[in-house]
Amino acid sequence: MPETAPKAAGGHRVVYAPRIQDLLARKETVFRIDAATVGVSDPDLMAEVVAARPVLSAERSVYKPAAGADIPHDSATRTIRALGQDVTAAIAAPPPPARGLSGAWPYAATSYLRRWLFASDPLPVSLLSKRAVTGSDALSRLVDRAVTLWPAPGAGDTAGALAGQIRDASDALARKQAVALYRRASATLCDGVAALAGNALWLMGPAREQRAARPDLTPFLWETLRLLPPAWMLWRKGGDAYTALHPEIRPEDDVALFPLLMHRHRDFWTDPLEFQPERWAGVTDPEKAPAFMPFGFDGARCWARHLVVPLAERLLETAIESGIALHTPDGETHVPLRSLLSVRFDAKTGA
Ligand code: HEM
Repeated sequence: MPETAPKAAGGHRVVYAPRIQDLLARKETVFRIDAATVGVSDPDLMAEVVAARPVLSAERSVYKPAAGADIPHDSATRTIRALGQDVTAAIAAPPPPARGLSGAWPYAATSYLRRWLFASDPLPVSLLSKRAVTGSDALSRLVDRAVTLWPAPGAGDTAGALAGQIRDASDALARKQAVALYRRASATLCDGVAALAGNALWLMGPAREQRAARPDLTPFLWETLRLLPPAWMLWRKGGDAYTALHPEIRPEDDVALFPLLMHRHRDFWTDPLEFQPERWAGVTDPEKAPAFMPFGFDGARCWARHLVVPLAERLLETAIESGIALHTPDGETHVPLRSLLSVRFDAKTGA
């Protein structure tokens, strides 16, 4: 079997779900996955696919339709601005006690981030981002209903900017959509950043302990985004717009794009399986690096990428300063087949 796992510092091993492992073993950069899906990891073709047509509203994650209607563009931009304000405020504030980072990752980190960013939102809004609630459809519906009646008289003073979008919605539809956007934006941010920080902690291995000698964690994050990108697969429905781009793609095909594979392309990366943060030293705009797209290509690039990296860096810093130790039963971590690529381990903090 070809070597596909990154060689993390300290010999920590990564074991992928069999279907991810199969993909990593592919030599071709355009290949049929099944009767109705073509996989692509060729950098040029990936860029062409993304540019060939705009993302359909149903293909979007945060901004797919809510309450039976498309999300208006101005409401989408207001939401991302509000999220930016909440992230900036959290980064500037002291984090919650680091003992909250102990437990099973990435879940412990997701809950920690939710507490850090959204716990000051008044009830019932803060319930929208609670794991116990988001895991249950029935509870989610109940909380959504309660939030549409918010604010109660005198409430709302401590609300963050994202919660303010719900409070200030102009009519019933806008309010329902603001509730959906709060839930989706907070989940996408906390789940994504928890995955990224967890992957980075694993790949860093014992280098974590030499934190004092490495004040800048950003190169560690960019190298993690290359080797274990949380958004490892992008999806496009229907091949109609893409048939002219490659003979393998037929109109009835869906297309799966794989940043995970592209980021290990030997023509673009030396020692692609090595975790080498020093690759990014002096790189002023990592997203301009060829064969690299952890946040998508032009045409559908992530609106939140400028929030994700600084928040992940702050989380990583907090975890490392707490003396976090990572454990798995056999010293190797498993990556299950999920839409977000994230390693699993148990963590214990000293704080
Ligand atoms: C670690 C966290 C995140 C990662 C790794 C990530 C990654 C990505 C990637 C790879 C794309 C391209 C998707 C495609 O072409 O199909 C994308 C697009 C996008 N992302 Fe993110 N993202 C993250 C968090 C967020 C958050 C928190 C938000 C907003 C609340 C967001 C909003 C968007 C938007 C609006 C797009 C453009 C596509 C669209 O119009 O729906 N992302 N992101």
